[in-house]
Amino acid sequence: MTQETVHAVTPLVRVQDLSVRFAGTPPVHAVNNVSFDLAPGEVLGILGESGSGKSVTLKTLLRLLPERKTKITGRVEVDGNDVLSLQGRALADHRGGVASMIFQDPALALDPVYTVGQQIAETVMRHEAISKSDAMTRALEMLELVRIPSAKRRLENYPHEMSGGMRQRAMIALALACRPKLLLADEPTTALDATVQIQILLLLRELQQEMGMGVIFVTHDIGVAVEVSDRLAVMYAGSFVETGSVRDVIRDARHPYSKGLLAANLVGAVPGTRLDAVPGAPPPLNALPEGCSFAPRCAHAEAACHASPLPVWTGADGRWARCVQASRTETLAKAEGQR
Ligand SMILES: Nc1ncnc2c1ncn2[C@@H]1O[C@H](COP(=O)(O)OP(=O)(O)OP(=O)(O)O)[C@@H](O)[C@H]1O
Repeated sequence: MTQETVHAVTPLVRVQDLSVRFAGTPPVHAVNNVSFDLAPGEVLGILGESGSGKSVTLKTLLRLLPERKTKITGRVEVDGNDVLSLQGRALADHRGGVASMIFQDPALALDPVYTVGQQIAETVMRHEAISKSDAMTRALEMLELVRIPSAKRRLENYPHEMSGGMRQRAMIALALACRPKLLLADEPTTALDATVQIQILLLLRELQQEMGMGVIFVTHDIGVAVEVSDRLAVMYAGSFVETGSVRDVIRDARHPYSKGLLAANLVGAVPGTRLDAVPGAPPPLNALPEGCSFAPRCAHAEAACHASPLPVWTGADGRWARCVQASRTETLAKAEGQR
């Protein structure tokens, strides 16, 4: 059984056995054999500590990584397109048309030398056969959609003339202007204060439902992950170690890493809850151990954890965890049940 989620509908995103290496001596193994599906209209939260490979996974879906120093293997399909082989016009249509991305720092998306209105209109004109004035009308509609007050006046603003929360809304307006099927969200609320953070999360959830978009939301904040996601994937040292519905993972985590995170951090699960309570540190990504990367930090580690391939425990609704202990507990439970 692979890690793929069981979906009745054709997935919007299908990632199979994705690995990303950055050149170096030795190379950095940033993403390792990651597989997952995302259904249309579904929100997948990828939860992991800093440096676990979350952003690299997202960037691969838009082909934003520097090509010369990066080796990508596996398969990434978005809306039926083989993303890793897209070129020219097809790649340009993919970026911003089919899929778009929002970031922690709006400066990565908003250009300081153009007004917000010009930037949104330009993006729409790049992807659609539309006149300049209709593109400006769309820009206005988008600013209204993300609830920027006095939207007409704000069209003329440069990003630096807006507050942090408003810039974040403008970036979301820009990302959604071409009604993408997939939104990739890279910690978009981390830098905001708590009240603004909640407002932006609620806005994103509402827009996602209204537009029926699939969303992949990466965060190291458990409260945010729980707030926005339908399904969770827990990422550690470049690998997915466990996935399932938010409810299942929260109530019944199977991987010791997820268990540790949740036991230590979940109380209340409000945005702002960070992943800092599991003792120890992840291994360097250019010197990953054989077998389970979490084993050196795991209280239950045994000889079998230091060998590959690791067993995968699978449950209902596409639940799985890659862990010797999780798979053994299940076998023991079944044996107990049969006695
Ligand atoms: N362009 C790059 N060249 C070389 N190494 C990179 C590059 N981009 C990322 N990395 C490395 O890949 C690893 C994973 O980084 P990534 O940004 O995906 O982590 P993350 O989980 O998103 O963390 P954070 O929450 O801090 O953003 C890190 O070791 C990082 O240094």
